[in-house]
Amino acid sequence: MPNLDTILHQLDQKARLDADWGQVASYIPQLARVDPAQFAISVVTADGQLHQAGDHGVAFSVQSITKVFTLAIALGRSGDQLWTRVGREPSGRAFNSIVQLEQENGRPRNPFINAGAIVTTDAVLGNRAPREALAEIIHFVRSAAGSGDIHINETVAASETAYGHRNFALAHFLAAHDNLTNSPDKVLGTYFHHCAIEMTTAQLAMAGRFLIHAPNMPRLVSPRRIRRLNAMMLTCGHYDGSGDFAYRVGIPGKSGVGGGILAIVPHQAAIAVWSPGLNRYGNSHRGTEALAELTTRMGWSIF
Ligand SMILES: NC(=O)CC[C@H](N)C(=O)O
Repeated sequence: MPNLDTILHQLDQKARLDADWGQVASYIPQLARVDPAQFAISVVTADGQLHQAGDHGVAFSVQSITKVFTLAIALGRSGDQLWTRVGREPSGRAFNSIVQLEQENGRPRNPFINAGAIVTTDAVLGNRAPREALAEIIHFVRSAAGSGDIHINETVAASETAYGHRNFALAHFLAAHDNLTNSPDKVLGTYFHHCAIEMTTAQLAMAGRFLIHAPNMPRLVSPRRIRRLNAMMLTCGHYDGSGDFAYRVGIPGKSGVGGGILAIVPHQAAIAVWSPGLNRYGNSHRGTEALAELTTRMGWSIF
């Protein structure tokens, strides 16, 4: 068996030698200011051990990775009813695409593109106030991670609200098709805040333990739901880069525009990687490269 700690250390060194870090997200001003030349990786194995390398103590904006947690909560609240409002197919388009939503009459392709996550956020809200829904989301994430030290960065949430014109357009399309029960402002206020949760890779890998499906891991959802969340991550977790991620990395994963990726080796490990520079699909460039090498060297592809 290859030594995991050695491999993580080598991946960190290799990332730092690479001249190409990708481009940080520019459409959220607070994220545009982040230094792209950073790298961290944390792995929790099914025996509960945490292995890591790089800047694993630095908290970053997890952004769309929270869509996994909000989907788990929305399914817990609405059950299969949720699928009448949002689909389960890869979109083949950018995460913030507007055109497909209009063509498909306001039913988003899947819960991981922005339009779909706006619908799941609405389902999590129900008829509650945003702060109650956000308290539930934060509580879920903290219990999953086993850490109380996980918070929302209000400055990032405000920055995205000020420049969130595409998300407002999506929310209004959804409302026009009767696919929101709350006002676009209320849903987006909640959505921008849960996207602005910050975690270190150590916390994020720990938060992913409930998706490993192994004994002694936090049991937050049923085994059937664990399988289904992983299926969604594999097919839709990297937007129009999902096929390439499955091809090169070979495990379920969910990316965020802050440069984080949460990836699951079913029954074996949860991996969190972070490097803020993105590739052309809006997924972490160095993070994807590192995961491809890690799963190859550990024999972790599910295929
Ligand atoms: N891909 C992402 O991480 C996108 C999330 C971001 N909050 C947005 O709505 O645009």
